[in-house]
Amino acid sequence: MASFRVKGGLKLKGEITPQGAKNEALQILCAVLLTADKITINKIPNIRDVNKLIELLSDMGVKVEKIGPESYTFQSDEIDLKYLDTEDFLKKASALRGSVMILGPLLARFGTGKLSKPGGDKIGRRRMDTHFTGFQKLGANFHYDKQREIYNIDGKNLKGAYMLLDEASVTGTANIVMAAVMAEGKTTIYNAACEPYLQQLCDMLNRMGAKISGIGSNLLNIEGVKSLTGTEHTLLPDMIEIGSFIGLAAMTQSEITIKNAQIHRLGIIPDTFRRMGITLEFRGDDIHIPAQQHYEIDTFIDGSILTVADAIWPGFTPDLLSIILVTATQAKGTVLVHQKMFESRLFFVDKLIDMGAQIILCDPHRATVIGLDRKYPLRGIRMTSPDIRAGVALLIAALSAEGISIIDNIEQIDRGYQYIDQRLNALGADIVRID
Ligand SMILES: CC(=O)N[C@H]1[C@@H](OP(=O)(O)OP(=O)(O)OC[C@H]2O[C@@H](n3ccc(=O)[nH]c3=O)[C@H](O)[C@@H]2O)O[C@H](CO)[C@@H](O)[C@@H]1O
Ligand SMILES: C=C(OP(=O)(O)O)C(=O)O
Repeated sequence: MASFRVKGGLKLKGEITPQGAKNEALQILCAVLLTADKITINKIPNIRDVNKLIELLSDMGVKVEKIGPESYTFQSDEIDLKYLDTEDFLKKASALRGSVMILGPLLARFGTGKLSKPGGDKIGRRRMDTHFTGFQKLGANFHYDKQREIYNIDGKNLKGAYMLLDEASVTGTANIVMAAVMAEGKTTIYNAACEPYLQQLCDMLNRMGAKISGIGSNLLNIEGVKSLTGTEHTLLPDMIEIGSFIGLAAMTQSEITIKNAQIHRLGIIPDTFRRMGITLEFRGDDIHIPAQQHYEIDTFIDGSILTVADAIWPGFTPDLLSIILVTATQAKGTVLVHQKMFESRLFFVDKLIDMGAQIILCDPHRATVIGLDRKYPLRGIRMTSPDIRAGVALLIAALSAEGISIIDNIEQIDRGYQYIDQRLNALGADIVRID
């Protein structure tokens, strides 16, 4: 288990370019299974989850070639379906959440798919009913082997159908869309997730010959086509990384410019940080955050305490609530952070409390943060990163704290933030990786 040793209290300065988006990469990589033609993908981040998925695809027979520092080609013309029956496949597939999205493409192209329980963050129950109900609506048979925790799905002649999803699941929508693009006839998906990554996936599929309309809304219509062809695709900048850098700049009084942020794709994220009192300047497509001694949390119009809650897109992403929470610890004012989607994502606040933050964990979903307005700096401590976003929130806390912090289990951070120590050290941070 690797750790970061972080010397806190340093102000950072400079420019940083966000990596390609992790959660988009996981969708797009699975889509390469939909055609025998070559697909080129640019801006692939060098992070654990993405590398694990690329390895899994390669083990399944996908020809993978690295053609540039962040560009790869993939060709799925000789998929070894027998590999799906091996223990090695089941073990590797369950190492990350994103692997679940190989099921839709496998079903669409080969009429069969299986998976052991996917991994990812342990942040509460993470059901997959929406995925399988959607496949069943298209005519597939679903069997769950409870003892071995294996999901099996079969169906050779998928037929388009109308479906109203029981929840707007992000990976669920991606999976069902990928299963439906080659089903016979018309599929309508209502209550679809519609975040930018899904828009990107649908645009890519259309470039491959699919006929998807309603992209960007929660009502998708898909006319099935017989086959798909190759294409080239470039990933968006990672909006969760962008949000993390905004929080980091505010907490550490740093002047940071986030380059090429594709601001028009960030939805409500910039305004949510502004409500935390953080000044953001848009300079072309860059986001400039000046060094700020103080930032004051807004209230609602009637003067009541601000709530920042997660919601499905275009609401505020749950993946940035941990960053909002840590950023609030040094703001002036109070905020209620309400994590509606996940049950166990706020427990990391006990570490912030140990560092000196004033937080009341009201229940597993809600925490009230009383900002210290820098009257008392956080203190460096030893802590463990419980999940990817809490991990980065702890890293931000450590960078702002007085003294030295050790963050254990940084494999969680490495799941989604490429070379984070080197990139932040280039701005003046002092982070040492201890293996
Ligand atoms: C690999 C990947 O892309 N992971 C992301 C994906 O996970 P993932 O696709 O697994 O998450 P889902 O969108 O399925 O659901 C997330 C959670 O929200 C709940 N839920 C969801 C929709 C809804 O209408 N009501 C509701 O309560 C679900 O029950 C679940 O607990 O989307 C999540 C929600 O943005 C992000 O946190 C994850 O980082
Ligand atoms: C929860 C996350 O990832 P995963 O779905 O892969 O666990 C995340 O990216 O914040």
